Amino acid sequence: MKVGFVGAGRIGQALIQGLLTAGMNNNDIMVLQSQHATAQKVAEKYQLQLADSYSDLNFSDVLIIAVPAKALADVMDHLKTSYHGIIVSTSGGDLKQINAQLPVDATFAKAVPNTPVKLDSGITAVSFIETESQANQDLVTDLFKKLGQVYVVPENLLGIYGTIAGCTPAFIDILMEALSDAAVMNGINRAQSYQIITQMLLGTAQLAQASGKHPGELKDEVTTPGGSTIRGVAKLEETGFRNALIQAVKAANE
Ligand SMILES: NC(=O)C1=CN([C@@H]2O[C@H](COP(=O)(O)OP(=O)(O)OC[C@H]3O[C@@H](n4cnc5c(N)ncnc54)[C@H](O)[C@@H]3O)[C@@H](O)[C@H]2O)C=CC1
Ligand SMILES: O=C(O)[C@@H]1CCC=N1
Repeated sequence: MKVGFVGAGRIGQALIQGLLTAGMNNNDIMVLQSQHATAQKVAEKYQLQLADSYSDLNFSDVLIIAVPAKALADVMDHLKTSYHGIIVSTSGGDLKQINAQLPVDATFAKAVPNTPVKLDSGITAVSFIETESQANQDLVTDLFKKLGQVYVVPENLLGIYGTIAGCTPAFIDILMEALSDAAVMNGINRAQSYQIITQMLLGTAQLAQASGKHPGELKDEVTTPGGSTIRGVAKLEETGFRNALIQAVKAANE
């Protein structure tokens, strides 16, 4: 399997790192990146080949577009005359409309990966056009499965899947920062606070996954009657923690 990238910024590099971690050969990845300085850095850092032109990208079985959404139309304009294979966009686009513009030997799918794909612990939501062949779907899902879990979803749900898996890492990063500030305010040193908080998050997620219990039940196991946790839980309710998360997801998904 050979993979091409158009755009190697935040998510492009996360995907590249994940593929290399999963054992993919550097020689099987090619990058076309508009900023020359970034292109050189990426090529050096990951020992990858740079494409000189769009036609070089026919090297790849799957071509991943990871450019800002506003650059997608321009990229597709080039690809629709030069690329003959599977295109997967992390940059949005309308499945039906774009597929209708492509030659018969090219196809367009969409994916929303999250940054933990770097460690092959990611989640990627993928949408295909209704008529996509099973062979193409398998090729794409097998590629993203190297990087973690894959959910094939209808296009109208890709946004919310992408938000819940792809935007929320930033929300959790803020949660970690806030907990660390609270720890430091009460005398724990910064570095150690992050060690404790990240391990607490890992352990809590593992417990939820391994036990299969409802989060409410797991919360109840922490809250000793008359104890300290329930005082904190009550304060979270008073200050609108749940609603803040619901509103944040709603805003990100708009
Ligand atoms: N960062 C994330 O966690 C995720 C981002 N996405 C989506 O992926 C896309 C890229 O996001 P980021 O990587 O965060 O943005 P970014 O700004 O970090 O990276 C975009 C890269 O594309 C390059 N680029 C721009 N126009 C180009 C062109 N015409 N040809 C070749 N390269 C070009 C830029 O130089 C830059 O290196 C966006 O549409 C974003 O919504 C999707 C899932 C997760
Ligand atoms: O912030 C963004 O627009 C992208 C989409 C999912 C994660 N990052």
